[in-house]
Amino acid sequence: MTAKYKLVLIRHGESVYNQQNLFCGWHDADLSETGIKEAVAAGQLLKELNYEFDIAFTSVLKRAIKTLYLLQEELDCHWLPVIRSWRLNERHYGGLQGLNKAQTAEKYGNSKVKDWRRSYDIPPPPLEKTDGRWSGKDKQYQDMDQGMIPACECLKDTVERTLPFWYDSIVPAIKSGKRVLISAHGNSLRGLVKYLDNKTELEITELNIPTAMPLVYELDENLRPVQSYYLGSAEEVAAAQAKVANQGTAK
Ligand SMILES: O=C(O)[C@@H](CO)OP(=O)(O)O
Repeated sequence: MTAKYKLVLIRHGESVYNQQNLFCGWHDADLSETGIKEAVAAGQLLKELNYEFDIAFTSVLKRAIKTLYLLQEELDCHWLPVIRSWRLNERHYGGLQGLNKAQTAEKYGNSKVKDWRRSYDIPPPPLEKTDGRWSGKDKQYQDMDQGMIPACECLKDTVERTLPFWYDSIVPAIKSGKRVLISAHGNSLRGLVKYLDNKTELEITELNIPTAMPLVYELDENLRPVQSYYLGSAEEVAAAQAKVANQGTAK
């Protein structure tokens, strides 16, 4: 198989919720100071390696949008068309949103929290419409069919709402020869990686995507991966992945 297209995925830099180890989901957390630095460093790395893009896709959450902006800043390409969609949002963490991950593990056990965080089809507890955290009240979703707003999502639900956007918007861009950059989230990207790499439901439980490390997919003419790799040293990537995995462990 020979590679015809190159696609770059990036999870946003550290958010203030990541910093405090809180479940975030559709909560619109900002980047932390560290997250800003991570995004700038990722942009510099892409520049050093001569990456260029023709179009970018992101979610409607500011941590991904701002990460993309910082990459554009470093790459000097603010002219880039940017398409935002809720379909690239982080997985909706339902009633866990705003709770501390380590404390939740102390309360419910590490194994339950790992199921909520990394299983394919076990959803977190749902949010009620009356809850102050209900996403339907957020401005981003006012024009959206309110019946589509999730009360919570497992990874399977996330994949099911991300893939239509992949097929309808991202695939045509790649196939038309555009160099595509996607700035999204730990779990919306895990879903995409599961689809691209055809990973099993078991394999996906061990996949953790680090913040602001560009993940390159070289794709053949049918958009099947020829190879994929992070830009950055293998040790750095492994340490960052382990850090993400351990966030849901009781301290
Ligand atoms: O809280 C979240 O929304 C996600 C990403 O930060 O966390 P996790 O890695 O626990 O799935």
